Amino acid sequence: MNDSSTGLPFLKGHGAENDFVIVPDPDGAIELAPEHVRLLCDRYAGIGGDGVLHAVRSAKNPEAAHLAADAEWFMDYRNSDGSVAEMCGNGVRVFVRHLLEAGLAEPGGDGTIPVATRAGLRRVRLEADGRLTVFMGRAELPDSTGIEVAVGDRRWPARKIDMGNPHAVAFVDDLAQAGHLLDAPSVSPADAYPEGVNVEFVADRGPRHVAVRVHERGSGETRACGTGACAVMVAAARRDGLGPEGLPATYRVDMPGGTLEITEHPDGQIEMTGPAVIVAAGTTTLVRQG
Ligand SMILES: N[C@@H](CCC[C@H](N)C(=O)O)C(=O)O
Repeated sequence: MNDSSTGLPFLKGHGAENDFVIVPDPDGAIELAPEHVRLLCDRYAGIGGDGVLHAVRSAKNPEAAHLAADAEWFMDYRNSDGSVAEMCGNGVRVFVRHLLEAGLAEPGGDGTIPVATRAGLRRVRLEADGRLTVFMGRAELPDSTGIEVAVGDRRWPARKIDMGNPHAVAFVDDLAQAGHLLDAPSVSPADAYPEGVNVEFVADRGPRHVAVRVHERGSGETRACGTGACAVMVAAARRDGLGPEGLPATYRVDMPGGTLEITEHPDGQIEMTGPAVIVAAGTTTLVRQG
């Protein structure tokens, strides 16, 4: 943090109560260090959030410059512990809500707004009911043989799914079995996820309808996870014998903070639809800029 006296403009928003501090920085002038992110996300001493959406023009950020011709804006996503993640599904909806409300973007000829992420380009469409749909790309399903997640002395087999970021999906009889999730569930074998993992616990609620709790890498238990909901949908669809036969299929994924609708198409492309709102805007002195 430098020492000059200008505060940092920010906004606060959430998607299904997965909440974020948004830091607009069109010219990439703000050096957002991990300790800044931790301060901004601190629920007692800061603004509070599961992560930070640093909004930078793609051309101004070396990680996204290669996508600048396709997407004006880069979502530089950080987890609340200060770590960097490749992608955030709820975050990208909130990010686009911010761009729309700030007049920084409008839908192109195909009706979508492109966003650069570390996992590549994602397109987002505003629906007539106000929700946002994200074209999430395809899931990767590497070999999951022998992978297990454990909480206390309970263990479940887990399906490894990559949505640009890593997930372990475990089907449980009752979501309460996952306990308090104050600590990260343990995942074995130890080398299954060298970059860490987001863990989803899934219980059936009805045909193509599941309920989920998630422990996120870098943020702890959150009220919802968009990439996690997509990973869960794909795991549930495969378990239910769908894919590629039987697709498209839509699953309703309930999380403590809200519901997402996830559709997988026969070509494997996944669409996620859900809410996104901006709830506050201001200036913080937690991070000063010159
Ligand atoms: N909440 C997000 C995922 C954020 C990143 C994740 N914690 C990771 O480290 O991969 C979502 O909605 O997808």
